[in-house]
Amino acid sequence: MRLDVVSIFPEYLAALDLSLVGKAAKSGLLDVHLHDLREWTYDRHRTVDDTPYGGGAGMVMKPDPWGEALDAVAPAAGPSQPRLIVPTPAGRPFTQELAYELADEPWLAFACGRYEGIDARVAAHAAERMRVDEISVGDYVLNGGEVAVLVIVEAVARLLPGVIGNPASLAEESHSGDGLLEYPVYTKPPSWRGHDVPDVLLSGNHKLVAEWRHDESVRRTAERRPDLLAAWGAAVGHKADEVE
Ligand SMILES: COc1cccc(COC(=O)c2cn[nH]c2)c1
Repeated sequence: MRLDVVSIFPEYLAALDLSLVGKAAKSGLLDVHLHDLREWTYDRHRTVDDTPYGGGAGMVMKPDPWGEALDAVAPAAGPSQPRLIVPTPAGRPFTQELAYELADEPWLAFACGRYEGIDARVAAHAAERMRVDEISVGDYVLNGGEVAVLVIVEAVARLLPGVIGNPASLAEESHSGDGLLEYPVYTKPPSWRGHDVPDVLLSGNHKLVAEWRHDESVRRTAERRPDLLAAWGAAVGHKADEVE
């Protein structure tokens, strides 16, 4: 997979060279290219923002530098186009399902917005030749899209074959299988500072362990994410309907 990231702080993305993503990059599974948006400005101050039409506080990122940056990263006449991801609080939610979808893409480009955002015409114009997704990584506001890109890239890269050591561990984690949160996990020692590992996990009875883990997943999901429990209940309910 090729990844291009355009930002006014490309050094922020240096973290992509570390750990999992770094390993994937070295092994050729990921081909990461970082670009400084200011490369496509020509005034003395390398200006990338201006005041918003319609008034209001803050600044908006100018369309021109972005248009030229995207032309350079993904030439219109090129043999193929990337899928453009724009992290923004106004985006649709990033989910594990969307991570799997993005993991199948051969080429992703990320536009890191700052200030109050990017002139809306940039995404509209890009959509004339590439798929554009405005994506939110959570209901809060960051100063820029760079941190969101790190989140999205890590969630996607670890799904690429060969990136993560044990693919089996992908199956059991939260948000990846039955729609419930993951059960609590334990390791040695069996008793630690007065806290003991639940006996069932030391029993060697795989059926009891599986039941305990499922019950813990349901309990945790009910406690922390009733929204997910409702969705899971409906899905399980439908399955029961199918059985009848
Ligand atoms: C493109 O326009 C903007 C405007 C403002 C901030 C940002 C950075 O992204 C976020 O803040 C974010 C992403 N998911 N959740 C929060 C982008």
